[in-house]
Amino acid sequence: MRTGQQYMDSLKDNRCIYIDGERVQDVTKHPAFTGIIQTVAKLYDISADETNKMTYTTEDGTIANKIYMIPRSREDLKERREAIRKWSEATCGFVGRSPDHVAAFLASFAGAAHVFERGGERFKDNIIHFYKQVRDNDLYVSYVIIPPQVDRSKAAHELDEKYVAMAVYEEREDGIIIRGSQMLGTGSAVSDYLFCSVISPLRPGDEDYAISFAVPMDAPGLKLYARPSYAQNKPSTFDYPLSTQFDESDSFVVFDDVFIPWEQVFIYKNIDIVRAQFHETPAHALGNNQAQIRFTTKLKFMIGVARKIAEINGTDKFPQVQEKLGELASIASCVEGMMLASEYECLHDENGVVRPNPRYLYGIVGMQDTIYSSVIKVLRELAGGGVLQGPSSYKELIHPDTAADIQKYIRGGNADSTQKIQLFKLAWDIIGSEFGGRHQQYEMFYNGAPFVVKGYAYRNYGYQEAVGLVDRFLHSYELPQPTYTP
Ligand SMILES: Cc1cc2nc3c(=O)[nH]c(=O)nc-3n(C[C@H](O)[C@H](O)[C@H](O)COP(=O)(O)OP(=O)(O)OC[C@H]3O[C@@H](n4cnc5c(N)ncnc54)[C@H](O)[C@@H]3O)c2cc1C
Repeated sequence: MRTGQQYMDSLKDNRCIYIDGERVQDVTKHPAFTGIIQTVAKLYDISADETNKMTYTTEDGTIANKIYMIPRSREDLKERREAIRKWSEATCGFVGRSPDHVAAFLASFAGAAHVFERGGERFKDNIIHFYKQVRDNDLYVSYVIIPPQVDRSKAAHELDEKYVAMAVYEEREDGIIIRGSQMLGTGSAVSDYLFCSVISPLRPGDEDYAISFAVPMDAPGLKLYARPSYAQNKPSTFDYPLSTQFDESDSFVVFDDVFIPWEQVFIYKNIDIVRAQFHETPAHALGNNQAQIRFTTKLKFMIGVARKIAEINGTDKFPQVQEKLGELASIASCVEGMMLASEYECLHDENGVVRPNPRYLYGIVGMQDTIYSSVIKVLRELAGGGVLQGPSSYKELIHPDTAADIQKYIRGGNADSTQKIQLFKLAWDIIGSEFGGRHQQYEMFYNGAPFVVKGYAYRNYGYQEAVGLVDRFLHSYELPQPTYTP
């Protein structure tokens, strides 16, 4: 199993990342990325530690990380959940695109490789080979599957320039040349490979954009434009505990004539298969299942913060506050319950792969934007101005001129100033820092815009059962017959 050190060593390559107007020379040493790299390294150390039971025997008899498991029974789903939960607890649920996210997509592709075969047998071989390569080397794959936000009313080929969105520029005997751009590579700056495709609906005429392939992060011509770092220039982890450790970064990706050998191409100019890879395989369901296991941990963590805030301020004795805490408890248990229900009521497909039940899975997906905002609102309400009365940094807590004031005045009924400031700085990193704001945007959009995710809930609920109930009831009584003689 890969260790954290092996992961960090693998990042010392020629990857091209721009941030703050400069090219990053060594991503493992740049302050924008060192925090998240340390965190991902810790994840690899957790899975490499046998006592954490994060490995399984693959279909080829090798030992691999459970994040790459192709689940074939409910028990497999449970084991996979336990592994994902373990990782999510190490990040308090605040790293959305840890290596287990895209691993779920790749395992699903391999479990339904016939979908790729529709474009030719070699594409099936390519996806299986790539899956085994990343599984057996425990690699970190991130993805970009959304065209750049330019004019959403137009199809990719209708934009004023052909190569704004990622497209095939040239076909060669040994591979293809990709030109254009794609959004939004969360974690890409610190991953090993980038999976590239399109999940947004493509229209006839978009064939050059209908592709699916993988590219190593140091491929010549692959450029990452990272957004500002929330980890950099912070006084300490004590002041910004989440920003400094879990800022996984998001990058806009430019393909400046990137060569992709045929072996790493999975779909070539085929609109139907590009759509099918996500929805005819279990990929979308298992990817979202990973996301909900992580989300469950995140909500638990946030509710823990809320409860501790109420305790430290002595407000937990008020019935109105207990009601708010109860509201959070209801929300968190609904999400956890639906995640478990989707596992318990899992469906077996014709390839012998199981997927979480879409009714419960997409039930939460469709609500996620509102769920997260409601939890943030309650946290804000409970924290009050406490998140802003703390000192500018830990330095006032330890400086001889200021420590006495801080210790005397900024504290809880039963907690000293260090405990109070530590907790409230953590709360601010969830609700108010740039990192916190990005997380609201993340939970709202990571799976598509709110109207898109509600569409998943609409399509996957299975209305026939609900409508059947109503029809049966409507048939149980009739229009009264006239009781008079005309
Ligand atoms: C923090 C963060 C991390 C992300 N990480 C990744 C990642 O790792 N990989 C990846 O591939 N993507 C990632 N994404 C991108 C994400 O998948 C997209 O944000 C999402 O698909 C929505 O696309 P968009 O942002 O361009 O919004 P748009 O599609 O432009 O939608 C914005 C709004 O415009 C309106 N709108 C747009 N189109 C329509 C329409 N057809 N009909 C009606 N209204 C419409 C809606 O009000 C919608 O909410 C990430 C996004 C965020 C915010």
